[in-house]
Amino acid sequence: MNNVVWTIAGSDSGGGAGIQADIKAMQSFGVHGCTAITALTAQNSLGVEAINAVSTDIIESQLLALEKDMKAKVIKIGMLANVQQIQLISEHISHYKAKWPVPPVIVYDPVAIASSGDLLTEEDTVSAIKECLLPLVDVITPNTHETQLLTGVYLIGPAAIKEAANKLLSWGAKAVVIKGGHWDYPSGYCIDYCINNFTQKGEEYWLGNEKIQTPHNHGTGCSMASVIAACLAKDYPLKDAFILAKAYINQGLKVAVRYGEGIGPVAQTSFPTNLADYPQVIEAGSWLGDELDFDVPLDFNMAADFAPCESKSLGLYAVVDSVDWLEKCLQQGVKTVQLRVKNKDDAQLDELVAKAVALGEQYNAQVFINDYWQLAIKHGAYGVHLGQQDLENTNLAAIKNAGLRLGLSTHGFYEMLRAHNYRPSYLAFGAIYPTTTKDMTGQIQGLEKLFKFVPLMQSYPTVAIGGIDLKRASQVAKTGVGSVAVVRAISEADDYVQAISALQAAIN
Ligand SMILES: Cc1ncc(COP(=O)(O)OP(=O)(O)O)c(N)n1
Ligand SMILES: Cc1ncsc1CCOP(=O)(O)O
Ligand SMILES: [Mg+2]
Repeated sequence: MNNVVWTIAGSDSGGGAGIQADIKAMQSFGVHGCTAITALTAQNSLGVEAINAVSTDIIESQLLALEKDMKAKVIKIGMLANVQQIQLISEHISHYKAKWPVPPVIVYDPVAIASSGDLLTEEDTVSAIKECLLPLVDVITPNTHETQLLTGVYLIGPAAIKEAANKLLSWGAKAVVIKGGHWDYPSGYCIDYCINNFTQKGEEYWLGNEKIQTPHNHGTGCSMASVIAACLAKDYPLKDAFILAKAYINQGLKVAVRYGEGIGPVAQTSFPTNLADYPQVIEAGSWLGDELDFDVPLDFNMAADFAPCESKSLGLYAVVDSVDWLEKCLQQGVKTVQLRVKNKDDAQLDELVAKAVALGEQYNAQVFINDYWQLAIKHGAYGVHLGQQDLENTNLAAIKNAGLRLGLSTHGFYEMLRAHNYRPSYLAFGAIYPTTTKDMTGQIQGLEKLFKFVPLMQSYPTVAIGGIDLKRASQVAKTGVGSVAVVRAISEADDYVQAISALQAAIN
């Protein structure tokens, strides 16, 4: 895997922002940072004393040396001091995009104003940025000042944030992350926005958390963009990179200290492992969603805090597509089973769900019904399992009021935090490995991420699903996950009775 990330940015002699912050933040996320320095700023914690732009020849020599031997998977661009630098960098990026076997992803943090309020770039750079650089940029990460400077849109509320982001998209950026650290809307909160046309056309995300009260926030913008760059280099989807960058900054702000007389830098820490540092995914129906005037879908009925499961450890979880298989698993002592049937008509479904619920009661087991939440309520099932897309058109309040448990699918950090808004009865993480049971293209998580998900969500019963067989089951269980869900490991086993008992043993 190519874990090389370049940062093309200015040096901050105070060590808190610029190249210095970039390298430290990248290190925290396990990628190798290389540098091409565009300016030598003379700064300390009180402000910027001098900006010494590096000549384009010297910048070019750094880029040529790196290109020969250490091509980047992601290039993060920060402070560019003048129009000549913007032109030079744009020419080089065009060349990389056209000629490299794997074109680099470009993250541009349009550093224009230091947190001290000092302007870091010559004023005529805006049109060069728009014309030369933005069409080459995959993700641009301005703060609210920089957004206003680039777009001329005054950011008075969420509609203005979207308008400004759309302008940046129309000038060629493929995705826009607007960092809300300097915004105070709603008051006391820090709200960040992302619109993604880079990998998922038109997806929008809003993240929010209470503002962390510290003056020591120097370098937050550079660090946030660097974490996004590092996470993209590690193949995280943009929405997960966005979440992790926010969590990293929150974690760093909480322990930031001063080293001089003035503003200290955000602390450079490590991969965020404390749920309290993660932002909220803001959605319709939540308090922050209302504050931001989100439209609530017609059929949506928000609810949270679903009935708990009896135990935090659901053990072997058999996901089956017939009542026949459901009964076979129950007979072998499996205590958590899901009826997951697709493409059946309503009359058949009603009967299947009724039988599944009755069998669950007979064997004193937890039977979850996938998708058909109305039928699950009608027949008094133990619980319902839903995917993220189901959330918008489900009457969650009806499930909760009927006392049914709710299990939710999640694929990555963003979806995990979104699911957390509903305080479901359990959380499923998938797909851990490639599977042929369902198309999970682009959603394979792997064990390394599962090791991060489980402790973050330790207050829930957790379930791992996707491509788990007998050989993998014990490694999966070592992550601390409370349950292992399988389809083919049972349904395609030569001897399902033996397979169930071997899986039970491997998990325990
Ligand atoms: C335990 C468990 N985890 C995840 C899933 C996937 O559910 P969903 O996202 O609703 O997708 P479909 O199963 O409906 O294709 C699951 N079924 N069970
Ligand atoms: C339904 C589902 N959701 C995520 S992966 C998956 C399929 C798991 O099937 P298998 O255990 O056969 O890989
Ligand atoms: Mg489903």
